[in-house]
Amino acid sequence: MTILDTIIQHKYIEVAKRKLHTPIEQLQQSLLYQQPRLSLIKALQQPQATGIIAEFKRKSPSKGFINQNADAATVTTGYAAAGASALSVLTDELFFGGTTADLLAARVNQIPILRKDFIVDAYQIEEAKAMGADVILLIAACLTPIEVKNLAQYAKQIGLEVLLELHDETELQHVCEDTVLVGINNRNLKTFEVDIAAAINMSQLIGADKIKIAESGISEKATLQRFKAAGYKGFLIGENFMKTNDPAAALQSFINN
Ligand SMILES: O=P(O)(O)OC[C@@H](O)[C@@H](O)c1c[nH]c2ccccc12
Repeated sequence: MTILDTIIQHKYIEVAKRKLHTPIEQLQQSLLYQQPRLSLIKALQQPQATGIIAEFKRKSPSKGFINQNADAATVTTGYAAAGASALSVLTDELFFGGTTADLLAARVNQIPILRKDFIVDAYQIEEAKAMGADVILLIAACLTPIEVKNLAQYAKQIGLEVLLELHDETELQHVCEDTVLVGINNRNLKTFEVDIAAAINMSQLIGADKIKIAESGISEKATLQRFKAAGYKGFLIGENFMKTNDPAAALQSFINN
């Protein structure tokens, strides 16, 4: 069993518990649920956009602790001020040390927010909306193409955008009409190996009607430039900033470099 299998197994149990505790109707009545959403699709199409989706991540199964005591409001407002086009906030608690409170804290910002979690059930999409997220992540490695299609349609219906994450060409059949944002994860979630060749090689296999996002393992401006040349509009970066004492300053100097 891979760590991804363990995460997904735990996710089903977690979601079942939360469903019993907080019915969907209650999520739908929350104040943030009623608020309008920001578009990541539009943000990445702005000509002046850096395209950087800056991530708030305390720890990960591959790296262990990265920045255990970081404050979500401080880091994300700093990211926004430094020029991030959007934010990504981990909400998985057990494996990534994230919380709903982190995403709620990030919501003070006026740029799109991706809820970074392992979504296996429409209930989590309702939760994402109730916590103020604009975009949800669907990971091909843990869903069937039919599940992606149904969950993407559900998200669209309630006004959220979807980022579909792929790693290799075996997952191309997960792409569907409602997945406009397609991310290529350079990290193989089954082995944790990172190879930026993943996004480079996959770029020409994704339709021109999609908005491509390169994910993971980006620590140099030159790498970002290579992805940009390959047609990528978005760049998801976490650890490179979070491993420093001042993630927002790290983003700032990355941009200025
Ligand atoms: O910290 P990095 O190497 O810059 O990677 C960020 C992001 O791509 C990574 O956190 C990620 C990509 N896909 C995921 C799925 C679940 C959890 C985390 C992720």
